[in-house]
Amino acid sequence: MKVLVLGGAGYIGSHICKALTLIGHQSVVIDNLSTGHREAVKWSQFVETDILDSAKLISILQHAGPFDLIMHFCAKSLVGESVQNPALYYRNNVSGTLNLLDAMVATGHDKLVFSSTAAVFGMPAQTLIDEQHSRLPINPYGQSKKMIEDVLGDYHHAYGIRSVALRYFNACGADPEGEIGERHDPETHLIPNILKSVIADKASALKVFGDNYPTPDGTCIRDYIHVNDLASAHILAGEYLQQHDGAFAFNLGNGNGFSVLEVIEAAKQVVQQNIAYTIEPPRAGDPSVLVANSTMARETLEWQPKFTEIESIIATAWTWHQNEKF
Ligand SMILES: NC(=O)c1ccc[n+]([C@@H]2O[C@H](COP(=O)([O-])OP(=O)(O)OC[C@H]3O[C@@H](n4cnc5c(N)ncnc54)[C@H](O)[C@@H]3O)[C@@H](O)[C@H]2O)c1
Ligand SMILES: O=c1ccn([C@@H]2O[C@H](COP(=O)(O)OP(=O)(O)O[C@H]3O[C@H](CO)[C@H](O)[C@H](O)[C@H]3O)[C@@H](O)[C@H]2O)c(=O)[nH]1
Repeated sequence: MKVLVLGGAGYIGSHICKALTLIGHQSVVIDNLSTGHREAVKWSQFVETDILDSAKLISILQHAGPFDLIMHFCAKSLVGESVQNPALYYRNNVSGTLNLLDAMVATGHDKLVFSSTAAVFGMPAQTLIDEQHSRLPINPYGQSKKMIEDVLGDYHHAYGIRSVALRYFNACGADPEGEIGERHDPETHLIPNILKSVIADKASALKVFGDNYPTPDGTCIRDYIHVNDLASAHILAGEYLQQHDGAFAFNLGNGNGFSVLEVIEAAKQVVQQNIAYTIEPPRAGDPSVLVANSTMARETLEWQPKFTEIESIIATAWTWHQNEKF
């Protein structure tokens, strides 16, 4: 396949590009490098542009294509920032994606895999979240993704765009070979923050946000899914779209929840040293428990995550953070 990867200089997109190459697919990356890194585009042709530039997007689809599949990772994705500056989130995540969809319609492209998020669900009403769970986002980031999920249904109905929205729970880990990994600035995610707290020249104090949640140890529980398992789900979703016509959505997680303190404990085993932290007030808008029921992705896409142990996930991130290449 020839695949267009929007946001392929970012954390998750760059891992998908490597996975595509390993199975013989060709990829072209579009990215504005706002949060991504040029050095992370190692396996693809690269075009630096912003998806808000409609004319350029259409031109790329026309001249670098045709593409068998489009994967769309571009987004602003900091929950707190989305509350402070919703205009940025609606413009980038909603208008940007509408530009892409309209460019697809204009150039005859009809298959899209879209990065959605567990944030579309808002406060969970049950412990294991399946696709039937109500979507009631509690911040503009989650709302921007829900809006696009809805648009995808309408664009399928009206223009025949086939799509799969993949709702990741907590993406984490890194390329086991250490060639690429997670590098966000600021970094808000738990696992990189834990690991950075014990790397001498990056040492930043680790904060645990809240220890009074209604969970066994009082800290939030999340479902950590390895970025390479997300990559395999994208490839399966792309293959599914070659055979199936519709606008689909799947939840992607391991199905196991780990509390913040359990993740720190597992990280101690990986790094073989003590990890100090302070307890801080809860972060606004953090649900106490978020765990995926991914039965539908397992059954429909025949997706099988390989990184099921939290220690092995953290170990891949540790390999990366000790020797970051960019
Ligand atoms: N990291 C997670 O835990 C997580 C969880 C759920 C969903 N997601 C979603 O997955 C996707 C990828 O997340 P990530 O963690 O890799 O983020 P990231 O910031 O590392 O990657 C996003 C990439 O998109 C690019 N980009 C953003 N806006 C753009 C624009 N207007 N034009 C061109 N390029 C643009 C950035 O430069 C970056 O390279 C996002 O859509 C995010 O919302 C991430
Ligand atoms: O330094 C830190 C970082 C995080 N946490 C805690 O660790 C847990 C996980 O936090 P992350 O920031 O790693 O992940 P989130 O669950 O907040 O966010 C993830 O899920 C969201 C959906 O709810 C969005 O999709 C988002 O992009 C994705 O990273 C939370 O309880 C958070 O409060 C800490 O205690 N200290």
